[in-house]
Amino acid sequence: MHRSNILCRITGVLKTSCSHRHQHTNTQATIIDGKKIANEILKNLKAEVEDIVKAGKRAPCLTAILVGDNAASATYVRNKMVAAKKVGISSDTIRLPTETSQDKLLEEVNKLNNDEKVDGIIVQLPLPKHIDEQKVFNSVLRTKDVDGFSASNFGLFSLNMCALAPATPLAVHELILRTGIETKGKNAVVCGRSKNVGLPIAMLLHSDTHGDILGMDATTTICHRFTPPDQLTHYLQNADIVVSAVGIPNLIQAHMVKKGACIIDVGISHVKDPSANQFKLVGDVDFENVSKVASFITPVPGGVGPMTVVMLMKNTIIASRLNSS
Ligand SMILES: Nc1nc(=O)c2c([nH]1)NC[C@@H]1CN(c3ccc(C(=O)N[C@@H](CCC(=O)O)C(=O)O)cc3)C=[N+]21
Repeated sequence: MHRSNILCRITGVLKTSCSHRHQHTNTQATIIDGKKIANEILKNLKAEVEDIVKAGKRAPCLTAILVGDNAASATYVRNKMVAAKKVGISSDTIRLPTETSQDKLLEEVNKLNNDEKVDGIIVQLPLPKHIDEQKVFNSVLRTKDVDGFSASNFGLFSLNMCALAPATPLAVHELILRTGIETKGKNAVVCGRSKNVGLPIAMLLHSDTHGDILGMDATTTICHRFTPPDQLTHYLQNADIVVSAVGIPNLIQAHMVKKGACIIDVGISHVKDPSANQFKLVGDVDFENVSKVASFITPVPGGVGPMTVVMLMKNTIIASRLNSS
């Protein structure tokens, strides 16, 4: 039996057999159901929170700061609060106007840092232009930084010493792991080099595993806006694993993808849906055509997004332990 089949059975995530990835005929990729996996993990996290409460401690608490009135940000924060409620994490959203000064925002963060009832703090991105995002992230107490965006957490993460790693990279890692995709010695390409998503994903993919430290042992290439199109195609055609976190719809097309590759789509763009007069969410991947070449693919929506939310809940529970010990 192929190793992937064994892993599929162990993880119990995939209902269908994975063996078709080894055939050389045109078949439809297995869709990685992020929403379903997310809901499974949410159940486990709910049990963890129940144990914390049974032990006589208060439930973990997550507080989000939302600056301005970006509609997408409001949706994402709402999704996070809904997930928190599902697992029994108490939550709060602080809404501040667009014109909030950086000092005022730093002051709000500091209040939460000093609030014993708050375990996790997220300052939702994007922030208004007059605010230095990294400066705000660095002001979040390391043990409450459930986004893992502070310089201290990023440094620890880069050294494989992190307690609180960023949620989206953790989501990508978890999806790959639970789907049973082999990464050791494989070629991975990350498109996008943002400090919050692309770079930390590449960090997980390339690094070594020891003990319970994350790491995927893949030969990892980072492509970005200065990668010439022919080079992007060249690297992608050799990639067993592709993670795209750019925000350009249809960036990844079928002819660029190696047969049997695993495609993780982290892109989120809101495009006008011509059939209905509204916006819809799309990723970076030409899903319909790429899924005829790939062996595994994540959809948008319903892929990495819901998993990111779940990993944030996991981080909040970890933070509550860090803060109470
Ligand atoms: N400090 C901070 N931390 C973040 O983690 C953070 C951030 N800022 N700014 C924006 C990005 C984006 N992000 C998403 C979270 C959930 C979905 C999500 O739930 N997506 C659903 C659907 C979303 C919808 O209903 O439109 C899905 O893909 O199925 C997407 C994107 C977190 N981010």
